[in-house]
Amino acid sequence: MDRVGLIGYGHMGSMLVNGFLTSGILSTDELVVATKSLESRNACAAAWPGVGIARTNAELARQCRTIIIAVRPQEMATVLNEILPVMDGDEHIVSLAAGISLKDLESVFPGSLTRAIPTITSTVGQGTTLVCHGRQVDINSALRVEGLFSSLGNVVLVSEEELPAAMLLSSCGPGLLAVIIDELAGATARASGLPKDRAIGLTMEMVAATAAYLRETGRRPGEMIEEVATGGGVTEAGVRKLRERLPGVFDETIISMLERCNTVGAWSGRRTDF
Ligand SMILES: NC(=O)C1=CN([C@@H]2O[C@H](COP(=O)(O)OP(=O)(O)OC[C@H]3O[C@@H](n4cnc5c(N)ncnc54)[C@H](OP(=O)(O)O)[C@@H]3O)[C@@H](O)[C@H]2O)C=CC1
Ligand SMILES: O=C(O)[C@@H]1CCC=N1
Repeated sequence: MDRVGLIGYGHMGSMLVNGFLTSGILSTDELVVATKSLESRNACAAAWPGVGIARTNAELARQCRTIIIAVRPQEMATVLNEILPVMDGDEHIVSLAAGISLKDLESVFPGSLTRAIPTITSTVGQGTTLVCHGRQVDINSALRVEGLFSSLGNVVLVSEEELPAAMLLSSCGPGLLAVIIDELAGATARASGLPKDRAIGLTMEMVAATAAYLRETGRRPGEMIEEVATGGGVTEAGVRKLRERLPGVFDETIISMLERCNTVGAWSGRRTDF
């Protein structure tokens, strides 16, 4: 049986298990999970009776043809060290790791490799998984992986050059937007006495409604701002302040994230491990 193996049962790993099984794209006997701690293995086994739980990454690799690696970039070398010796070479490895290039991965595994960058919002069936296939991936394997991630939400194919910028928006973006929601609600609460929880509730509804409005009407953000900011009114005062300050803040934010993207997967020093 062509079982799917998932290494790592953290935020992404547990979301993928949940998505693959609740969507029905996989049944429990088609999925094997390996993760470092006994605690996480037990949590997976308790949540999903029937899913294969491998005691080691090598044990998983012996059973699966598609192997999704959902560990932090810093752990990738360790995991590959464990699974490569027991693999045939015709497996398809799917790496979720931010900042580890196909070239780096191909230097240790010359077979089928795909990078997939999901998003935590797929927990609620919304958001985009970015997918970038390596040169060795045949059409059936590509469709198989795209089908798996489609069960969680949108799949968008990207080139590896586009991947960091696309990831900043689609996968890191929810974290950034959560900061903005928190800060906007916090400032409103501080200035007005409105309880923070109520401010967060109102802000969340507003953000979801704003995205829906832009999506459904096809308006550009600039057009929407004009509609909301009545000339000489209240919004205009706030928009003016943000337009002064935000470009600098966002430029710094994006530059620091792109820089981190270049270093987070820096495992070349450990390449001799393979
Ligand atoms: N979080 C996000 O929104 C996104 C993350 N990613 C990428 O996904 C990957 C996982 O991120 P995330 O889920 O947030 O990270 P977490 O820290 O939540 O999860 C990492 C998991 O890896 C497991 N693990 C660590 N070392 C090993 C090992 N040697 N063998 C097996 N399992 C191991 C941990 O095990 P245990 O629990 O057993 O200790 C843990 O379950 C990262 O590479 C990240 O770049 C990509 C897109 C979005
Ligand atoms: O912050 C991170 O490194 C990961 C990658 C994309 C979202 N979270």
